[in-house]
Amino acid sequence: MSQYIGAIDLGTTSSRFIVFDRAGQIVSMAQKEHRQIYPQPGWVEHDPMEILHNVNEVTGAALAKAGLNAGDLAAIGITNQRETTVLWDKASSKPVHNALVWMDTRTDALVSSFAKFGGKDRFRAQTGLPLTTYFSGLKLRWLLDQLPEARTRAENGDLLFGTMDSWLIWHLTGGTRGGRHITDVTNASRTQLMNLATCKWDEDILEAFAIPKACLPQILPSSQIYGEVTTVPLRGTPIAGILGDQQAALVGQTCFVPGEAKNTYGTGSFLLMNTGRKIVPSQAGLLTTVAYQFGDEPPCYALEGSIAITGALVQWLRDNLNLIEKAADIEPLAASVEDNGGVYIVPAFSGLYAPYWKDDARGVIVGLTRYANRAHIARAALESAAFQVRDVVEAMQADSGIELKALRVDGGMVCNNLLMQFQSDMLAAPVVRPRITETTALGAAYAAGLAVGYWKNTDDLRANWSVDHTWSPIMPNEQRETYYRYWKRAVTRSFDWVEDKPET
Ligand SMILES: Nc1ncnc2c1ncn2[C@@H]1O[C@H](COP(=O)(O)OP(=O)(O)O)[C@@H](O)[C@H]1O
Ligand SMILES: O=P(O)(O)OC[C@H](O)CO
Repeated sequence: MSQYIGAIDLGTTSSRFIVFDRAGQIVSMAQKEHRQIYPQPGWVEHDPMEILHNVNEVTGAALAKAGLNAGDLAAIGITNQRETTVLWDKASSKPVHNALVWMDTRTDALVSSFAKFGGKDRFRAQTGLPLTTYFSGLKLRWLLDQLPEARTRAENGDLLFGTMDSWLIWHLTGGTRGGRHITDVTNASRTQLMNLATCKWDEDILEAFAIPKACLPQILPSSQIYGEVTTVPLRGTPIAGILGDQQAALVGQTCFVPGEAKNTYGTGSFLLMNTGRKIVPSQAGLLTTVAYQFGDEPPCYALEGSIAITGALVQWLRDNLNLIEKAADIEPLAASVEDNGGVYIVPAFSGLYAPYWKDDARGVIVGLTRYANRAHIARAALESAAFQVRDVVEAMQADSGIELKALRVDGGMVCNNLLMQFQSDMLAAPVVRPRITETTALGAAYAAGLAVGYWKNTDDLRANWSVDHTWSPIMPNEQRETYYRYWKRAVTRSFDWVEDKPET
C-alpha cells in the first residue's frame, strides 16, 4: 500500500496541501493565501478560480518538496470552509459569480422576510439552524434572484450549486467530462436545506426558499471512495474523505466519544461537542449539526458554538489599522501592558453569531480613555476571542448538561501563549494543545484513510493524539468574573446597530 495520505484544506484565508504519515505526522506541506474581496460593507467574496489555481500550485509544491508523486498517496481527503456558496455553469465549469463567503451579510433582508412568519427558529427543528445570514441556502437564493436567467438555468440543471468541496471535486474528477457533483453530510448540514434526521434535502424547505433541487449536489457520507482525481499532479489518486473544516478538526482531535469537544481558532472560532447518534436541540443559542458519517454507519451529531470573528480581528488590526506588521506581533504588543486598561472590543463585523445570533450588531470598541494605547487595543483584541469562547462554552454546558473538564484547541491562533493562558483563566479550566495543530487537514486525511483501510478504525487514530502543552487557570475567581461582567456589558453595546433593511 502507498505510504501516505494527502489532505486539501480550503480555508477562509488560504489553501493548503498536507501529506501525512501513518502516525499522523506532517511529511510535507504547502500553503497559499487567496484574496478577500469586499465589494461593500458586510459583503465578502472569494474568486473560485483563484482557489482552484492555488490548490493546484500547493499540491504540486508539497509533493515536490518531499520528492513524492501521486502514486505515494493511498488517498486524499478534502476539507473546506463551510457555507461559502458557489454557483457555476455546468457546460463551461466556470463560476457565474464570485463565491459568497460564509460571513457575508448580504442576505439580511431575505433573513428578515423569512423570519417574519414563524420567527428565527422557523426551520430549527428540521435543520438545527436559526435563520441568519450565515448559511448557504439563502446565499444561493440571493444568487438565483439577482443573476439574469439563473433560476431557469438552475431548474434545468444547467447551473450547479456547491460549497467549496463540491466545486473542487467537480473539477478534480473531470468537470464537464464526467465530473462528480457531490457533497458530504457535514457540508450539506450547513446549507439549511438538509434535514438533520434523514440527511436528505428537505422538500418543504426547498419549496419555502424556492430552491430548485436540480442544481443541488448528491449528499454522501464523509468517508468513502467517491472517485479518482483525473488532473495532474494527483491523477489516479482516490478521493476518499470530505468534511467541513470544523467537523474535520473534531475528527483530527479524535473527539469520537459523546461529550468530547474541541475549539478551533482561525478566522473565526468554532467549538464542537460530539453528541453521538443523538440530535440534541439547542435551547441556548448553539447549532445542531452533523459531526461525521463514516461509510455505512449512521451519522454522529454535534452541538456547535460558531463565532464569526477571532483571528480575523488580528488580521484587521494588521491590514486595516496597521497596528502590527504580522499576526505574530500581536502577542509581544499585548504583553507589553499588564491588562486591557479597561478596553473591550466586540468584533461584530458580520453581526454576532452564537449564542446571540444578532445580524444587526456591528463592531464596537468601548471603555476608551486617554490612558488607553495601542497595546491595550491589541490585548483587548486577543481577549475578545477568549470571552466569545466562554460565551459558547456556557451555552454548551447549559444545552448538554456536561461540564467542560478541559478544552482541546487547534488552529492558527493557538501558538499565542498569552491568548491560551487568558482562555484557560476565562474558562477556569485547562486548555490543551495537541502536538499536531493542523487538525483540520488531519481530520480529512483520517476520513480518507479509514475509507481505504490505511487506518483500521478510530482506535488507530486515537493512538496518534498526544499533548503538546496544557495551560491551567491562574487568575483569581473575582478578577475573572469582573472581566467577564464587563465583556457582557460591552456585547450589549454592539446590538441593534444596523437599521432595518427593506423587505424583499
Ligand atoms: N500569533 C498569532 N496570534 C494571534 N492570531 C494569529 C497568530 N498567528 C495567526 N493568527 C490568526 O490566525 C488566523 C489564521 O488561522 P487559520 O487556522 O489558518 O485560519 P483559517 O483556517 O480560517 O484560514 C488568522 O486570522 C490570523 O490572524
Ligand atoms: O476556514 P475557517 O477555518 O475559517 O472555518 C470557517 C468555517 O467553516 C465557517 O463555518
